[in-house]
Amino acid sequence: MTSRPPIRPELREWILSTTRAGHSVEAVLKLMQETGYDPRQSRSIVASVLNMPITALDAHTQPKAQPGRRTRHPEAPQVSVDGRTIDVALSVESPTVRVLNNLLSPEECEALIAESRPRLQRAKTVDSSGKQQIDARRTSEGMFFTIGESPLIKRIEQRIATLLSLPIDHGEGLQVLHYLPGQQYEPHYDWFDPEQPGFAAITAKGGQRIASLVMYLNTPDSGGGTAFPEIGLTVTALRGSAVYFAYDTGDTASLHAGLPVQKGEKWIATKWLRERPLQKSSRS
Ligand SMILES: O=C(O)CCC(=O)C(=O)O
Ligand SMILES: [Fe+2]
Repeated sequence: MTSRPPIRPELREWILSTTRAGHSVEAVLKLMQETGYDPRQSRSIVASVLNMPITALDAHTQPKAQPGRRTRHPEAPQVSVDGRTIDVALSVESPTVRVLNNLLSPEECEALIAESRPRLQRAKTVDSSGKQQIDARRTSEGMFFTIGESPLIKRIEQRIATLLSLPIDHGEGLQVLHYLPGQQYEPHYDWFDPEQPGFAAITAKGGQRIASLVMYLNTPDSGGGTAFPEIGLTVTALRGSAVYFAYDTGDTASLHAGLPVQKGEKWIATKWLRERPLQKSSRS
């Protein structure tokens, strides 16, 4: 054990009387720091006087994590957002899945393809240490927009935020993926696995993913739907439509896959949503 320097009796008495008078541990620490104690020393003194472990003291003084938020699931038959009427064409409750028709206009789909096409690269996945990696399970090409990157992106992000009742800063940058015949995204979960060593790093900002919105920017000639094998559901890729699904961490029913394109090509834009803000708010 490390020997601690003795605590002056007057300081001990002051800490006890101040906390007994109803002042918080945080306030006591702040006052001590103002009178010249260094933060580590004052924490160890207060913990010793109040006979509490330092870890318990942390619970009083560390900023509380904001409680995680959840998306609002669009409900049938229709939702009006941004001057559009979006049809909720199919609803599943477990896992939570919604098929949304008319989320994007044909012009918006075309414009998203045009803005992303010159920037496509072989799509990557996040490996267990949190690094991006080329992955044989995902053979498409892709790119990310940054939040609010263009007027078009801003408009779509705002529409999604209103539709799901979740602020824009909870969204990851929009990802566009392009699949050619034979290309697919094998079955996977979108939530981050807490057992993986990279989990803390990936979720340090924004926390866990809570929902996904896969928007179809074109209609493949054949194949390319989004399958949910646990419930035997395949959503048809139709230009302007989307599949929304929400999940808790570990929800294995949310398993899904981008089926191989058989003929033609497939373009999607995916928005992944997090329980906490990922970006600094524009006000700060
Ligand atoms: O291509 C699809 O239909 C699914 C895409 C997907 O699962 C994803 O981007 O996370
Ligand atoms: Fe996915």
